[in-house]
Formats: sequence, C-alpha cells, structure tokens
Amino acid sequence: MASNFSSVPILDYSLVSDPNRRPEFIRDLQNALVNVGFLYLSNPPVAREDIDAVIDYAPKVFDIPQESKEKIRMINSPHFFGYSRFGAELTKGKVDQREQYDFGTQYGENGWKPGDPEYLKLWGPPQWPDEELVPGFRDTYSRYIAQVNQLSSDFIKLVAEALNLPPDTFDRFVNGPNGVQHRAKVVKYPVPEDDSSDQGVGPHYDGGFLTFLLQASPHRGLQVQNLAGDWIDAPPIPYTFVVNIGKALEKVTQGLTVATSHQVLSPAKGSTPRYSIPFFQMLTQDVVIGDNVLEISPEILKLKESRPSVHSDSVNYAEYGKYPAGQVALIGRVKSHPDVAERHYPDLFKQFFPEGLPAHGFAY
Ligand SMILES: O=C(O)CCC(=O)C(=O)O
Ligand SMILES: [Fe+2]
Repeated sequence: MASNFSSVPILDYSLVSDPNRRPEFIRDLQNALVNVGFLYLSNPPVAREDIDAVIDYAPKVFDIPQESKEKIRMINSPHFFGYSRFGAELTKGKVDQREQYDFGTQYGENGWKPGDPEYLKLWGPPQWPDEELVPGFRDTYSRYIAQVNQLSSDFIKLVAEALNLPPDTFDRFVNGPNGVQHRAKVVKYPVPEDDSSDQGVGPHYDGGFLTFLLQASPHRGLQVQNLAGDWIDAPPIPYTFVVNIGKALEKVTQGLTVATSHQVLSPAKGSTPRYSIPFFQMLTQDVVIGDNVLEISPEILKLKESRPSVHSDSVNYAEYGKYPAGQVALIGRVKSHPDVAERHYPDLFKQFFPEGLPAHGFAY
C-alpha cells in the first residue's frame, strides 16, 4: 500500500535536464501525481528577478485607492477578469476572507460571434490597474505569467511521460485553433478583524489541468487534504511553486492522477496579510473531456489500487463528462461570481440562481 501522505513532496526541476537524474524526477512525479496530487517544484525555469518583482508588487496592487480597484471590478468583464473585493466569494456557505485580481494570458483572439456557443465569450482581455498607480506592474506580471505559461506546457509533457504516454498526449487539450487562455490571479488574505472565521478560502478543487502557485509572503496557511481527510500544511518554500492537479486532469486520466482538496487559513491575529499568485492551466474550449479520456496502460492504471481510497468531497465537476471544457469553466465562473453572470450571462444565471442574486457567490 502506498502510504497516505503527511507532507507535500519536493521535486527539483533541474533534474529534468540531467540525463542521469531525469528518471528519478519522473518516478517522483509519478508518485506525486498518483498518491498526493500536490508537489513543490524547486528550481523552476522562471527568472528569480521576476519572481522577486511580482512578490514585491503583490501588496502594492492592493494598496491603491479603493475607487481605483472598483474601476476595474470583475462585473465589467464578460471574461470574469478584474478585481473582486473582500468577501465577494463564498465556499461551502462561508465567506472567503480574501481580495483578488483575476488576469489571463494572451491567446489568438478570434472573438465570439452571434450563433457561437456562449462560452467562447469567456476568453478576452484582462483589466489592469492604472499604470501610474503601480508603474511597471502590467509588464512585469505579463513577463512572469508568460514564463509560467511556458513551464505549464513543458510540465504537462512530463506528466505524460510519468504516465508512460507519448509526450504530445495533452496537446489537443491545451492547444486549440486560437491557442488557449490560461488564468492567473493575485490574492490578498487580510488578518481577520475578529475571531468569527479563519477561512481565507474554503476547501475546494481547482478545475483545469495544473495549477502553479507562488506563495508570495512567508505565511503558513495553505493546507492540502490527504487521502484520509487530514489537513497537511504546505508552508511557503522560497523560489518554489506549489503545483497541483485540477479536476480536468483527474478526469482525463481516469482518476489515476488525483485532484486534491485544499484550503487557506487566514493569517493569525497580530500577523500581516498573506499574498499568493496562482496560475491556472486551462483547456481549449471546445474539447469534451468525457469523449477524450486517455487510454492508459493497465500496469500504470493499477497504481490506483495501491493507494488508499480517495477522500472525495461534495464538489465533483461531473459536467466534464458531457460538456465542452469551456462550458464547464463558464459554469464554475457563474457559480463563483453570480453578480458578473447576472449581467453578462442572464440565461445561465437564471438556471443556476432561479431565486435571484445570493448575498455572495460561492467558489468551488
Ligand atoms: O492562495 C493560495 O495559496 C491558494 C489559492 C487557491 O487555492 C485558489 O485560488 O484556487
Ligand atoms: Fe485552489
């Protein structure tokens, strides 16, 4: 029996380019994918000065005047990009105590036209804070996410290798005719004003393929749920990414790789705000995962049998079985940000919120 994990494994990306040690990396990756669903990646191929710079910007983008943040509120954007104020999301019925900006990567724009599926509206330009309030932020952050984007394309090939699949296995999911638009955020978790809740973000799964999270301050708070249901700390380790599996990757690999539930606890009283910068590898919009589940060899697939049964939460992303990935992503956004949905996707909004606007959205 593979043991239930009690810490998140650390993988050194520099081994990938060392022919003698690459097999070790691939073996450790296979273990992390199948038995944990989370890993730290050290020595990632992202310039340290850009990592330092985005960490340095994180508090600054929240320190601009509130009205400047409100000017780029997410409700302006059919693409669900922009600023979400503190308390705008709920997870599992409780308010998430965080404030955030959602941005996206560049892709080959070929806009939505009447008659196209509505989910094609999901891709579009991000909203940026005014340049004079945070000079250089847009350029620096764009340079940073371009590098993480490249890492995500390279890394998904390593995932294929770790599962004994051809390296181009995932191409058709992450490269569409118009490319793909990945999503990235900058998040602030303030110190709670009273003792009523320590929920930074409640337990959830990510939806796409892989998430690359940069913990942008030295706070503990991120926790990962192991297969027995216990919460394991994933404290920040400088110059590493926390990489985790989303529900789309779990589904397409027949549940061999595991999407792992995670949460963030708010910083303790007397502390300072915590910051994080996640990058979410998304899928091309028209692909239906349920029709494209990968064939995996029986000897690899049976690795599932040597792990304890997966602890599963109520959220299941069952829509991946039947809808295009773009529709699944749109449904997730609608549920998390119903105010934005009400304005830009009124029919879907009515379907999910027949009683009208709830006090808050709820994130997966
Ligand atoms: O802020 C973090 O460390 C994690 C955030 C997260 O899990 C998410 O936004 O999906
Ligand atoms: Fe997450």
